[in-house]
Amino acid sequence: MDYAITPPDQTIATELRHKIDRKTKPLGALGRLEPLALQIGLVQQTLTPELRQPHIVVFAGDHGAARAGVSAYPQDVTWQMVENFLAGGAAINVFSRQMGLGLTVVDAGVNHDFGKRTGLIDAKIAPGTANYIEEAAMSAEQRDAALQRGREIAHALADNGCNCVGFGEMGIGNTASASLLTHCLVGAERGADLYTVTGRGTGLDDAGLIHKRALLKQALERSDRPADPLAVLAEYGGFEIAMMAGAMLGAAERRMLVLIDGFIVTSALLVAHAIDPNVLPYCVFAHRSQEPGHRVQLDHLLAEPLMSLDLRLGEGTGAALAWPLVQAAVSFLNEMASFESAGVSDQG
Ligand SMILES: O=C(O)c1ccc[n+]([C@@H]2O[C@H](COP(=O)([O-])O)[C@@H](O)[C@H]2O)c1
Ligand SMILES: Cc1cc2nc[nH]c2cc1C
Repeated sequence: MDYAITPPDQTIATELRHKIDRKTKPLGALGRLEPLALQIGLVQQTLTPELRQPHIVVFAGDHGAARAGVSAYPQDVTWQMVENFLAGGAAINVFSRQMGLGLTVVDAGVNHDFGKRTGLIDAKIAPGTANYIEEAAMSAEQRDAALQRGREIAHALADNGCNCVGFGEMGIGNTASASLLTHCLVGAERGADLYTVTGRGTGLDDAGLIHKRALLKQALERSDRPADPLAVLAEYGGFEIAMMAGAMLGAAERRMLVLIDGFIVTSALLVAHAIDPNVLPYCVFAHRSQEPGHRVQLDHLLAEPLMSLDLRLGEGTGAALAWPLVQAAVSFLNEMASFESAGVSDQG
C-alpha cells in the first residue's frame, strides 16, 4: 500500500521564523512553543494557522497474549473501559470535555459486542488478536484491513473539517505488543533491547515483570526477527496499533496535525514511520510516558515531547493535556504584537 504523503514545503519557513522572531519578546524566549508554531505553520503552509475541530480518537483492541499474563489487569477491562468511554466517565472523557475536544472511540478488535452506539465506530477486524507467543498475532489480510480502515477514519475526520487529530488507545496487554514492535523496529543495537523496552505497563510487580519479559523473549524466539515493518506488525501487533498506524498515515496524507500520546501510540508511529517517514513532520509529541521504552522510541524518532508528567494511562490523555500548548503556539503566532506594530524597541 502506498501513501500519498508529501513533506511540508519549506519555502515558507523563513517568513514564519521572521514572524516569530519579530514578536514582542526576547529572541527565542517562548522556548519550545516557537518551533511548535513554526511546525504548525509549515504543516498548514500559512503564516496564520487555524486549529479546526480538534478531535481525539481512541482505538481499542484485545490481545490474545493478554491471557498468558502480560498485564496486571484482566482482559475484560478492555471492553469495560470502552463502555466507560461511551458513558463519558474515563479520564479521556473528562480531559476532552475540559479542552473542548471531540472524542470518538474505535472498536478495532475488542472481544465484545457493543451493538450500534453513539460515539463508537465499529471497525472490528476480529474479536482480538491471536496469541503471538505461539503464532502470528494477525494475518496479512487482517493487518492490511486494519491499516486501510484507519486511513479511512482519518480521511473521514478531514472530510468533516478536522485538521488536528490526537491519538489514544485502550487494550489490556498492548504495552507488551508495543515492546515487541519497538524492539523489532528500532533494534537492540540502537538501545531497544527487549529487556529495556519491556516495562510494567498498567503496574506489574517485580515477579510479573520478570514473567512478561520471559514470555516476550519466547515470542521473539518463535520466529526470525522480521525485517519488514509490515511483517513485524502482523507478527506482534494489535488491531488498535495497526489501525492507528494507518490513521496516522491517512492524517498526514490530508496534512492534518497529529498529536502523539504515549508508548503504545508511539509504537504505531514507529510502524507508520517505517512505512513512510514523511509522516513525521506532521507529528507533535505530547508527552514522555513513564513506560521506559517510550524514551527509546522518542530518541529513535529524534523527538522531544512537550511535557513530562509521569503519565502511563494511555487513552490519549497526554495528547489532550498537551492541547492548550498547541493552542498557545497558534495564538501567539496569530495574535501577539510585533516590535513594529507595538512600537517596542528592539535590541540596540
Ligand atoms: O500510554 C502509555 O504510555 C501507557 C503506558 C502503560 C499503560 N498504558 C495503558 O494500559 C494498558 C496497557 O497496559 P498493559 O499492562 O495491560 O500492557 C492500555 O490500555 C494502555 O492504554 C498506557
Ligand atoms: C482501569 C484501566 C483504565 C485504562 N485506560 C487505559 N488503559 C487502562 C487500563 C486500566 C486497567
